[in-house]
Amino acid sequence: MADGSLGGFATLEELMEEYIPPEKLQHARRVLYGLNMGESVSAMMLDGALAERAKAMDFDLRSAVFRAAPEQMRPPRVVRIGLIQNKIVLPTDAPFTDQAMAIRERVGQMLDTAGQAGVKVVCLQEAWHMPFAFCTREKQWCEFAESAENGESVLFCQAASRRWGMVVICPILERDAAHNETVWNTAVVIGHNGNIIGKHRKNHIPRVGDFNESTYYMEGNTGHPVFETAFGRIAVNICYGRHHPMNWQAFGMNGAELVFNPAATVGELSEPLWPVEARNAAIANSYFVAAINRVGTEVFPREFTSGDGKPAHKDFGHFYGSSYVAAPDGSRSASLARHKDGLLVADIDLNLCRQTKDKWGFQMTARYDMYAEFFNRFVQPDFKPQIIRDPSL
Ligand SMILES: NC(=O)NCCC(=O)O
Repeated sequence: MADGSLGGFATLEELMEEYIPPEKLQHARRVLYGLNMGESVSAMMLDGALAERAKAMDFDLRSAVFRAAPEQMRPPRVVRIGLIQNKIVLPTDAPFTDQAMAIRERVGQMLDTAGQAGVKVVCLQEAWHMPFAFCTREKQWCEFAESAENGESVLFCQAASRRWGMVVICPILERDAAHNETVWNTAVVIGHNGNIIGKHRKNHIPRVGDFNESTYYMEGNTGHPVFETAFGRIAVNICYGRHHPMNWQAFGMNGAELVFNPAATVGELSEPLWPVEARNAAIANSYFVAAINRVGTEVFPREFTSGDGKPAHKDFGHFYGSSYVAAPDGSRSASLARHKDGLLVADIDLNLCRQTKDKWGFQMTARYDMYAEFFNRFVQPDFKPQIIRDPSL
């Protein structure tokens, strides 16, 4: 639909609730969304004032609770996390500083709501502070790039972090002054005291559809860092990195318990992949994944083509939001809306990571040495694929 909803529904779950009778819905939910500790993932009781605030400010507010089994030797490690998805606010031909200020003001409303809800770790969407202009291949959008140490967006998130004692993950278009003004796609991890713990630069840069990001920046050079915060070990796998299982795996091998996937992707390209990839990563790596997608349709001043023989156009398609949390046991939360700004608040018990490792043994049975040897051979120029041909052919 023109408003970006799913035929008038904000989420797939709401569409299913409308048309599947409750006694049948529980079966559909179990198969499609999994069970956590034997039950469907449910919403939490949030203070009514927060719901009022979300309504007044016109953003979607949803919640989820993931539990783990009680243990005798470790206390529960419940962390409240927040996922924020946002539209741009002003048209893309407005002065750049006005566009950036308006987005900060809007995201600030949701960051403060997250703080009021007791969120301890919050993450914003990929390049949240600007329009996702990489479809255009025009270079003026590089003006939005900022320092990862003291750019406006980082300073803004540091202030929110200090206000609420919250870890904030701030994904930006980075301008690296120390290295010839190079541009990167970067997530800055801000500790709960407002200190910068470190940064991660996007490892895999898309060359698909209108995502002409390789025109703007190169593959990141920061590896797979895991940030040890006051609230658990966190990593960031930026957008297109979610299509690369080894990218997810390396964060897990470095000890991540919670991986954020700040993204910007559109319905026509990837919507059927979205519910699968983050969830599969959570299962395969026995950690939580919080997948956050941009929302809205962004129209640019000049037409561009997509190199597919179709007519030139001014928009990218619809960024479908639908942010959600996936747990190591294969269960997942409901989504945020497909067409509205939103804040998803989730309680996750990090003890579930080790409990799932003990149950399934995916890491223990991984055969890293066998694959290390295979990849070593594969990267050699004289590699020969191991194909055994039917001798009768
Ligand atoms: N931002 C970004 O990497 N988008 C690529 C498209 C996709 O991965 O769905």
